[in-house]
Amino acid sequence: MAAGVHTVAVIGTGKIGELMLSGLLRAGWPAGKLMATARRQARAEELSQRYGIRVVDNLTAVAEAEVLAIAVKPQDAATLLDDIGAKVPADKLVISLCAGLPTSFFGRRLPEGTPVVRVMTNTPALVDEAMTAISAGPHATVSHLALAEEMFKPLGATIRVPESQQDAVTALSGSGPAYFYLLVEAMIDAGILLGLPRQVAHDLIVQTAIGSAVMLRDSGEHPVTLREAVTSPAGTTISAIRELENHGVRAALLAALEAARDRARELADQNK
Ligand SMILES: NC(=O)C1=CN([C@@H]2O[C@H](COP(=O)(O)OP(=O)(O)OC[C@H]3O[C@@H](n4cnc5c(N)ncnc54)[C@H](OP(=O)(O)O)[C@@H]3O)[C@@H](O)[C@H]2O)C=CC1
Ligand SMILES: O=C(O)[C@@H]1CCC=N1
Repeated sequence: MAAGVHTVAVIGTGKIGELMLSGLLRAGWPAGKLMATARRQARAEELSQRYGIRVVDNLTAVAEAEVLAIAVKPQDAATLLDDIGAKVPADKLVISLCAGLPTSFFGRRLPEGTPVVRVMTNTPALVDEAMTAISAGPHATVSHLALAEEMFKPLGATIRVPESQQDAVTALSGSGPAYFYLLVEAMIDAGILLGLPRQVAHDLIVQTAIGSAVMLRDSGEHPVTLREAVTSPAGTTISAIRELENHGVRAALLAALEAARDRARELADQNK
């Protein structure tokens, strides 16, 4: 695929599709080179008013866009592909954002030779801090991967992984923001338990999360080293850590991420 700004259509513009569109617009992708599709008229109008882009039906997107980004739920993908699959010209690049579904799922429903790239991004795309993992599927060349990267780099960090790792990636970074939000929510409640006003507890924990995240990214130190620096002998932190270990937080995280990985596999098995 030649270099330059391609016409991109997001097929199924819900939460992730909208994050992708808005990120591309922030990055300077021309609105005239973006299209979206939606299942409901009210949603179509909302998207066209909010972003000034064309909201078209799926078949128009297939005919006119050079890149098709499929952002429907995995459970809706087969129905979508039944409608559009055979009509996708084999020179289009299809990018799947769907959790669980392997590129072979798309390969079976698209004309022979259609390049497919599988992507797993996450919701911090809203603030250009996404983590996006990109894998080549059948017929995807180096230049298709480079184009996918060009589209997701403005939304945050990108990494290339073998497709065999995408279910694990989904469990870690795809679902990851939810784990951090759950932790923050629980720690705010703990602040309430300790008698702090909710807003104060919120502000303390959110800034602590931001500071900790920036140190994890920028200090070059291992998380163990950073944690040890906070943990004074016979101090407060080790008392809390003993409770976390007593309650099996580490084991819970191992089991939770394994469950997320297994659910991604199940989605593939249930949507063959
Ligand atoms: N949410 C997240 O954090 C992440 C999600 N993903 C993946 O992204 C995909 C989308 O997830 P998410 O954005 O959360 O889900 P949403 O339900 O918010 O978005 C999916 C959208 O697709 C629309 N849709 C379904 N079928 C069609 C169709 N045939 N034609 C046009 N539009 C259609 C839906 O319409 P309607 O509004 O009528 O339902 C909905 O707006 C999933 O595959 C998910 O696995 C990946 C990474 C992170
Ligand atoms: O929960 C889900 O299935 C999607 C995929 C990764 C994040 N959200």
